[in-house]
Amino acid sequence: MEINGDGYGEISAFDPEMKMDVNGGDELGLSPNLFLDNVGEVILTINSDELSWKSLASTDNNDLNSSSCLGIKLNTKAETELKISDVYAVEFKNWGLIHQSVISSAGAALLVREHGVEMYRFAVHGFKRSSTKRSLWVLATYTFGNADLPTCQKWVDKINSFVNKEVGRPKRLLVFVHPLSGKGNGCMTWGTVYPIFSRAKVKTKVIVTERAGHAFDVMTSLSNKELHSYDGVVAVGGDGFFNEILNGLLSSRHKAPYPPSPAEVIDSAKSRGTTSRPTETTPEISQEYKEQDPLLPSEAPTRTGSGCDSCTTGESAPFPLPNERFRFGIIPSGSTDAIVICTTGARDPITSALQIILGKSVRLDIAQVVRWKTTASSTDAPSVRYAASFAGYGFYGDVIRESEKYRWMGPKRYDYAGTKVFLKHKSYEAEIAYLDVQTETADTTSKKDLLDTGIQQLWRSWIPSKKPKREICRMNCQICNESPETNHMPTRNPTATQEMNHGHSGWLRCKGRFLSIGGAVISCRNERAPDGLVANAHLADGFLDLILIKDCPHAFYLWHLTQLARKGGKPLNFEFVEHFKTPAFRPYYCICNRTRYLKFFCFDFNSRSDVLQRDGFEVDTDMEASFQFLLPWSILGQFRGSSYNAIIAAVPMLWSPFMAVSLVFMLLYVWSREFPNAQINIYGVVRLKGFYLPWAMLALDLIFGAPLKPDILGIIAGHLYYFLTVLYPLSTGKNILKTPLWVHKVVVFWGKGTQINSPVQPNPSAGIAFRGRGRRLGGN
Ligand SMILES: Nc1ncnc2c1ncn2[C@@H]1O[C@H](COP(=O)(O)OP(=O)(O)OP(=O)(O)O)[C@@H](O)[C@H]1O
Repeated sequence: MEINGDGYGEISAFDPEMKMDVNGGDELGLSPNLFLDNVGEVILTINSDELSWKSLASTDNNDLNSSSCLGIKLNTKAETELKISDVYAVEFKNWGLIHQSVISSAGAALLVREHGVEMYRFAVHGFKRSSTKRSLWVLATYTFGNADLPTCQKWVDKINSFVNKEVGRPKRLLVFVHPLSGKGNGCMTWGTVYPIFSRAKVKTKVIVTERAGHAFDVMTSLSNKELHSYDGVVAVGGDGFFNEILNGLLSSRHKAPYPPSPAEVIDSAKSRGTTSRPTETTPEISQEYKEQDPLLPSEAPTRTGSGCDSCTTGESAPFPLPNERFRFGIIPSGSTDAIVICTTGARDPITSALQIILGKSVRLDIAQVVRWKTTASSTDAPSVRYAASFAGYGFYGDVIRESEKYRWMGPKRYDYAGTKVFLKHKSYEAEIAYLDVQTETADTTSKKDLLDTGIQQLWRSWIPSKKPKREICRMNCQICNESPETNHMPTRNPTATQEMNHGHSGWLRCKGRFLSIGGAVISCRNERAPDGLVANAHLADGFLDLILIKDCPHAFYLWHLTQLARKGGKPLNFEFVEHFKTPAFRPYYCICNRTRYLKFFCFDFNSRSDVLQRDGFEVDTDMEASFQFLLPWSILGQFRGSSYNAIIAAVPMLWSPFMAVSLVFMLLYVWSREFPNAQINIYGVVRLKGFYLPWAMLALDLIFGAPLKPDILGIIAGHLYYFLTVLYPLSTGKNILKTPLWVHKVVVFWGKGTQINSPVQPNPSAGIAFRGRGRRLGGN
């Protein structure tokens, strides 16, 4: 039953803006004496901020909350107030039972008796923060009753009049449900949260997708009129799905000039005499582009693409959001749900639904990814994508692409695909340009750190106080909170602005051979990577975190990934990992007044251009989707980013139950016995023979305070394996771990493996640690 205030002129005359308490017997005719379910008789009070009540029983007994019986404290502490901003619905419930808890002291036993009295009732729906996890919101309903029907109706009207004054709450939403998302629970997730939307009287138009790209197509084909009729779009699914929807909107409506194509940048650099080609495989930073800003609109040639008319004018038109309140929301139902974790802090559909309904929002940066394709007429054509969480090439992109082949496996596909890609260990030649920012506070693993010697790194690890502080992005992070929701100006938050005021030093280039190139817009925290891909990446600080992972041996890369999976791990503190905080175009690429627009620009792939042209530099679709963990309700999130979680999940060895560290140590040990005289260089500081490598690693873990048990287990396992496969057969002539003949036959049949006399030569730039013994299968 819906009650409106039409019949109660005296109530609508009340000015809800006045912080005046409404209580008993006043001129408004609202009796404050009500019964609260499971509590008893209360005096109810309301003002524009909160609804509060006081138990008459507690008045009688001085303090019900601290009552005791026979010396035993009774835990009767209960809520006594509810903020109006936390109320999402008020319902009249008609005649029914109100339970009254009465604590009886009769006799020696503690008795809690329940009395039920029938009366007219109304329910106030809000939420409580979970006592175990503050970011988790739990539904809370308070049912009040009174024998007088008009009293209940007037209270419902009164509370509603305050609730309706709350700003920013959506009235009509377009909801996309991905039925196969995650473990195939999309529809069930929506079924769980739908009653909350319904109770809050939020109208929803629900579209259950039938195929990949369905939501994208719907978004691009929506007429402006229809889009204007919604207050926002909600994705019930994973990060990839969210990104698909975001891209559907932005690709059809966002207008901004494209950056110059790779060819134009190179031509421009040549004309300035600044072009150089990478001549070595070791990445290096050069300042050759320092004096120019290749992405400035003034230098961008006019062109069309992605249905963007204004791109031809080079104008940076504001992004036309359908209306001021328009938001993007996400209700988690995917495999990793990184965006939700980064924004709400809880991977919980109910928390997300409540935040959407209550109009909570956070702001996010969005990265634009422009992929240049060479057309048949040899001209560069742009393909534009947007990402709110992560965009990557190399390992990350490969995992996502590979995992799509095994979607039928559900979330486990990431494990399988990740392991496959990890073992392939593909690396790419690349040259990357990024806009340098001179800042002292940008990051602990900035370029400055990377140039540090290993001794300095080790020294700093012993003196934590001297270490630059990492501002880890967590729930209610101070830096993220510095972007006030009410601030509609396209300025950076104060911290970011301060950093930007240090000024850019210009465009820098980094070239070499990389296992992975990624840009993170947010930290991409998730359940398997508690600190995220970049712990100090913040939601709307105006920076993109560029992460370059140079080619390195398997074991080191695995070590890096293991650090990602560990809370407090230091995945960026490796010599082969480079991390830069870079803004891109600040004023030129504002999507709207609420977000900033970033460019992640990669160009000039050199000698492997054949490969790169075929593969392209792009954000994998699913990848784009997975990174956004936005608060269910806010922002323009990223657009197709691969969930970092997915990456972590993709390598099962990273899961602690899999004992990843032990596996690394086992491999290291076996290798050290096979190549005892190989020269090893640790952090450019210590040179030692291969035989000592596992022990040196053990010592490092001791220094860094990492647990030693997994390392020692790995060494024991490695020794056992080495003993059984090498030492024992050598002394006795018996090989009890011999590979069965049928395995040899199968391998020969498949034609896998590199033969000793193969014309294919190993990659000279690849690490030598795990080349193996190179035995010819099936040979002598
Ligand atoms: N009905 C559908 N059938 C098949 N694929 C779909 C359908 N609807 C959407 N998709 C595609 O599935 C992709 C992945 O969806 P989603 O992100 O929800 O799941 P996930 O990959 O399990 O989760 P996560 O991205 O968090 O890892 C989306 O990018 C979308 O293009």
